[in-house]
Amino acid sequence: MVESLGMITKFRLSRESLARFTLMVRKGYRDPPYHNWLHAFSVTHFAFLLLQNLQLVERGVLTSLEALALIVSSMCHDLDHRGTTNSFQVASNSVLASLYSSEGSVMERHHLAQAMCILNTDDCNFLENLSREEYTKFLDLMREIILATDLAHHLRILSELRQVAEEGYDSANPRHHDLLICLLMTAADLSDQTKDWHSSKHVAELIYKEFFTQGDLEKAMGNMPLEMMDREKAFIPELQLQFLDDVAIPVYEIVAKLFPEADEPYSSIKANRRNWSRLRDVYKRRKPESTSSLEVFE
Ligand SMILES: Cc1nc2ccc(C(=O)NCC(C)C)cc2n2c(-c3cc(OC(C)(C)C)ccc3Cl)nnc12
Ligand SMILES: [Mg+2]
Ligand SMILES: [Zn+2]
Repeated sequence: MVESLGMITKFRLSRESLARFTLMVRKGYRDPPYHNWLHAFSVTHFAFLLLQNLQLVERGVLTSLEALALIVSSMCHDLDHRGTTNSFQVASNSVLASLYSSEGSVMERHHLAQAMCILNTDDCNFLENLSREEYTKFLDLMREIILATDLAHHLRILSELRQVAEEGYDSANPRHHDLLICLLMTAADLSDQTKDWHSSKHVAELIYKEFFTQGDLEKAMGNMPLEMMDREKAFIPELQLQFLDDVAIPVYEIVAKLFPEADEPYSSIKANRRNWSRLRDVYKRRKPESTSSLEVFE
């Protein structure tokens, strides 16, 4: 993907170090149901498709350094994820919470720290041929992009994103560059929901497996989990409709407003929403004696 975006030549990247870096990143992921290497890979692939299909560098929308930072950050954005949320780190008094809870975005700061550590590992720094200025700018971009994958950060910039979509993108405005790169990262992070119904339903099942495991842990710790993490209380179709309406669909709506040729992900996530709505009606009618919430995935 890096090669077909012309980045090897453009930044004189060392292939061998890039290969070693990629293998180290893959090894840096654990194996929870959802937040594993397959998630990181599919997010990176979607980011690649955005850059390639929307011709973002060729059209001067993003610089090639920003494009490179988006690809590398996508690979690294969930490094060493344990399948639990930021609030669980704090509630369980985890080591990561003691390290980062004062600044917030606990997991995202850890993912960034892991990425920096791999970049500084012998023979993995494929960016060694970048100028000092480019390298510093790249690290700033990677920090900004990985920290932007905190849902709380996304919700904070959502109104600004809507405004850029209204007034149109101005590539001379540095703030627009920052906002767009965060939007594209979130669009990539959520891209499983723009796939065919079978795949996006399967991914939702993996996410709820993680959530319910966390809910079980919270109950064992004597804490009350959020309803969406409680396998006894969660009604998944309803929760999915809420998440699609509040978070995921607006992302692709804004992307489609900024880039009309990117209407495909927007229409397929709306098709998936219709399927969740149908599933809700089917399960609403069923008697509440239904067994586990994961029954909707049968
Ligand atoms: C299908 C699907 N359902 C979801 C339902 C709920 C939530 C959730 O976190 N609710 C908040 C509660 C926990 C306090 C996330 C969901 N989710 C994500 C996701 C997105 C993230 O952040 C960005 C990318 C910035 C939006 C970060 C983490 C995750 Cl797991 N990816 N796919 C999904
Ligand atoms: Mg994450
Ligand atoms: Zn992710």
